[in-house]
Amino acid sequence: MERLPGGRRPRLVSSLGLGRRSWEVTLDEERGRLAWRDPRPPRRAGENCFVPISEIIAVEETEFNKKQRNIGRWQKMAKLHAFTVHYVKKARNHRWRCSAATFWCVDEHLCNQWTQALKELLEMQKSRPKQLLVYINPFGGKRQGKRIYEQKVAPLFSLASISTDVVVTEHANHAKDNLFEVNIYKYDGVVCVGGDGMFSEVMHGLIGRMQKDSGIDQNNPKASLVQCNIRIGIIPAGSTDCICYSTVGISDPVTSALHIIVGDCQPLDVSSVHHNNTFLKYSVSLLGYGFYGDILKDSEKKRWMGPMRYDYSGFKTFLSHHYYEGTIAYQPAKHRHGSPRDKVSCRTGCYICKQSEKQLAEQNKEHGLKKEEGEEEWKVIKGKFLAINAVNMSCACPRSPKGLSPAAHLADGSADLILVRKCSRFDFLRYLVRHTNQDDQFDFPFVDVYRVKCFQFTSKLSEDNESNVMDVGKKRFGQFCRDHPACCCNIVNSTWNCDGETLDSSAIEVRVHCQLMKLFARGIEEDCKDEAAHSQSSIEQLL
Ligand SMILES: Nc1ncnc2c1ncn2[C@@H]1O[C@H](COP(=O)(O)OP(=O)(O)OP(=O)(O)O)[C@@H](O)[C@H]1O
Ligand SMILES: CCCCCCCCCCCCC/C=C/[C@@H](O)[C@H](CO)NC(C)=O
Ligand SMILES: [Ca+2]
Repeated sequence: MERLPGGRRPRLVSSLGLGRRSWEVTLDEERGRLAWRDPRPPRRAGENCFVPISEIIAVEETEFNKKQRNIGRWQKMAKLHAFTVHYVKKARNHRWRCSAATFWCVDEHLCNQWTQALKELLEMQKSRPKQLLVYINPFGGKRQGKRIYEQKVAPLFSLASISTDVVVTEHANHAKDNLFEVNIYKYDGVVCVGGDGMFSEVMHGLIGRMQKDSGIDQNNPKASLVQCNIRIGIIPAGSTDCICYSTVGISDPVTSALHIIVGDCQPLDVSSVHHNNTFLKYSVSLLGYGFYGDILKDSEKKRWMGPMRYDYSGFKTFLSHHYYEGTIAYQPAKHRHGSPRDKVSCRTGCYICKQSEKQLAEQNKEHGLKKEEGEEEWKVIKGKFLAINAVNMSCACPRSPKGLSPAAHLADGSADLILVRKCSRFDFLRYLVRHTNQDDQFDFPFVDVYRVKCFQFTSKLSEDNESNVMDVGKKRFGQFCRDHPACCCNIVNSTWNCDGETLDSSAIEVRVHCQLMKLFARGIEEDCKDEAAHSQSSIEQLL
């Protein structure tokens, strides 16, 4: 379409057939919308609809088949020309589906004009991927990854003319190692089909590759890491799928595929985890010691149970009621980042994350990133803890729909550090139950939560190890406190659960890297029925 005087974008308005009736169809480039309304008087009019151009998946010329031609008197009059618009239809609970509308008319030229105008507009959507590298874990979750990709995702990618190179992994770390070898720069994104562990693998491959190519030493805990601009798309096919759920609002392969197709972009904070100047891992969701570490360690031996392993190990770990002694030192995040208890949820276009983005851009310009950290004071907490959880995002998942920290932000450059101190089994159960309902899970005297930009943890055991050479027998065989065998005081360390993977060290140093990577997602959208395509909203307000 040609530009109007003054650079204004044009509107294409035609009377086109859809189903059995004639509709007034408008392609409004200025507003970025395709809309169709029933031109009959209001009392007789049917549904009025609009679709943002950014949510059109594909446009195709369509051959009218016999069934479609059964549209009353038109059939006898003339040859019909048609085109089909495939678009995102938003359903309840953040679920997206692919819907289609076939418009027809007798004028071939008009039909071509419409098809061409729509295709040109789709070409202009520059954030959409054209070529993707896909890794499928065939053994994640209920072992359905390959089937989910082939049946639900590949047909949508093909409809949207996205070409793919697909790797079905043959062993753990296959995807990560492969990302150090392939020419990643020819891809617009990497897709992982699997759970949080598979995502973690792909993320380590991509971030690691970026640092290697830029000559950054990942073992330096203070290094300013290079941002990774190649987006990752997650097709959920794991056991928890927490990262997908927390960034999209639902664990649904079709919804995720559609977010990839429309080229959504959600920056994400990443924590680096080090021990003694050695890089251990990155984390984007949960870094958990005590309860969640023990669940993971136990559940790894029961992978054959599938997702049920977490329920089994969760129950067992709850009954064991172990707590761990240690010291945490942290640097608080600035107040402008809000607070974990302010009930300001991170939603699409989040103001707090936008502020952090601006601040990051300024810092990158000035190269002043390192100075700020050294000047802040460290706060120190010693104690006996049932759980220490550091979360970079809410960690919402189907088991806990609002997550471990409902007001945590995806891209604010901070993590929420949750300390659950020694308490009774009953109180701990009350705390866990609040993960599943609307009550405030931080409203307990034994739970503290802080918004932090970095922290360190040392277990009592490693402190003792450092100060005196320990009794080897106590270290190897002393599972529990010998003086009080029934007190649940644990003299062995717990394990860190890092996005569903275990860490080898209990003493760790953690730093949040603001918006280090990007996902094909847009964060969780506010539930707004009016926004849904095919809504009953008055078209007069829209045009
Ligand atoms: N072909 C493979 N064989 C064995 N393990 C694999 C293979 N491909 C990937 N993995 C590993 O499997 C682990 C778990 O995979 P994934 O995260 O997909 O499923 P999950 O653990 O069931 O789900 P979740 O992480 O959501 O709880 C990952 O750490 C990944 O490194
Ligand atoms: C009696 C009520 C019990 C309620 C228990 C609620 C449990 C909520 C679980 C939330 C876990 C969210 C953190 C996600 C962690 C993932 O990284 C990891 C790997 O997928 N999953 C687990 C379970 O560790
Ligand atoms: Ca964050």
